[in-house]
Amino acid sequence: MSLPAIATVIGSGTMGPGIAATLARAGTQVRVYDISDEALARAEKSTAFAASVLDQIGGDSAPGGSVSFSSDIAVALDGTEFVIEAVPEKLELKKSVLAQIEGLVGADVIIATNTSGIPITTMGEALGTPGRFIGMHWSNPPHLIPMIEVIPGEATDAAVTDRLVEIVKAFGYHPVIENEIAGFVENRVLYAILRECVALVQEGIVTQEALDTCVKWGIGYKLAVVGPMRLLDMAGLDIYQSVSSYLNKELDASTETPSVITESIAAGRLGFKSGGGMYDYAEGDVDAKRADIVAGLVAVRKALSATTPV
Ligand SMILES: NC(=O)C1=CN([C@@H]2O[C@H](COP(=O)(O)OP(=O)(O)OC[C@H]3O[C@@H](n4cnc5c(N)ncnc54)[C@H](O)[C@@H]3O)[C@@H](O)[C@H]2O)C=CC1
Ligand SMILES: Cc1ncc(C(=O)O)c(C(=O)O)c1O
Repeated sequence: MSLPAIATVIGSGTMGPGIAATLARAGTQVRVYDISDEALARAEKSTAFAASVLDQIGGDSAPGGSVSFSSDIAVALDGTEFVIEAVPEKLELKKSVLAQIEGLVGADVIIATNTSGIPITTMGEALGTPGRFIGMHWSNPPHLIPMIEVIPGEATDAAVTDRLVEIVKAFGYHPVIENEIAGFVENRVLYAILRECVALVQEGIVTQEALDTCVKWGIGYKLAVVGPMRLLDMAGLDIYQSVSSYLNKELDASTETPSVITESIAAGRLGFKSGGGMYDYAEGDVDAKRADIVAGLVAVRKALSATTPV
């Protein structure tokens, strides 16, 4: 199982730095490109931080890995073997960036996208050679969540899917191969949970603190150890039938973003990035909460590594 010697990450916002640090630790020379010099400067710091978190997890660090940063896309793509696009989730922007990448790389270079759920076949229409194009959906924070959804589009060559699975395994992550569907699998499940959670808080059934306690210690902790399909076996399929027969029709089925979210956004409250969102954060609280989350994810990942994968 071999990794590409040289890989390029296009877009260095929330996701790019952790992706770069993960590949570099496995021995790849990673080039990071962004249209914004400011983003590149921030990315240098967050890549170094991600690398320090990977040190805390431990495990092998292969020789030869490195991360370099460039504001020249031709430099970042020169000689690359594998490209991961991680620019904002806007179809037309992604299409134009993909076309730009295709014009600068060799014919055998795989181009992957970290889209959260835009259909791969639709994005691939931007390319003259869509056979080389594939979905590679990392989960945030990408240097800590060791699972990647691999989503071939209708035009993706089977050999490209096979190669991506090999690459993901080579840096020690779990590849999950899926058929194409909007949102892919992870975000369909996550957004089903989030829709119900937000509705329960918005309707005043539960406070957000109590909801977070319930999901973290009740569902989250359990599902980290037992996947949902295994949980059905653990609970009993007859129980699922009994409960789902009266509960499923009661669950939130709204198709619009709930007003508690849209009103917060209108008030400039976006979450950690704006210093307030669902919760309020005083000076220093965001950094403390981020550190707490990283420490928790590192500890849980170490513990889960000792359990069976499924
Ligand atoms: N934030 C998250 O939790 C996750 C995001 N994703 C997906 O990953 C992709 C990137 O997301 P984020 O890192 O959150 O976005 P972001 O907005 O934090 O970063 C995107 C970066 O792309 C740069 N950029 C914009 N136009 C560009 C261009 N033409 N060429 C090169 N760089 C350009 C921006 O300057 C910015 O630094 C999106 O498709 C998103 O849906 C996937 C998994 C999780
Ligand atoms: C709330 C939310 N939305 C999208 C994503 C994604 O995968 O794109 C994530 C994530 O954690 O990765 C997320 O938390």
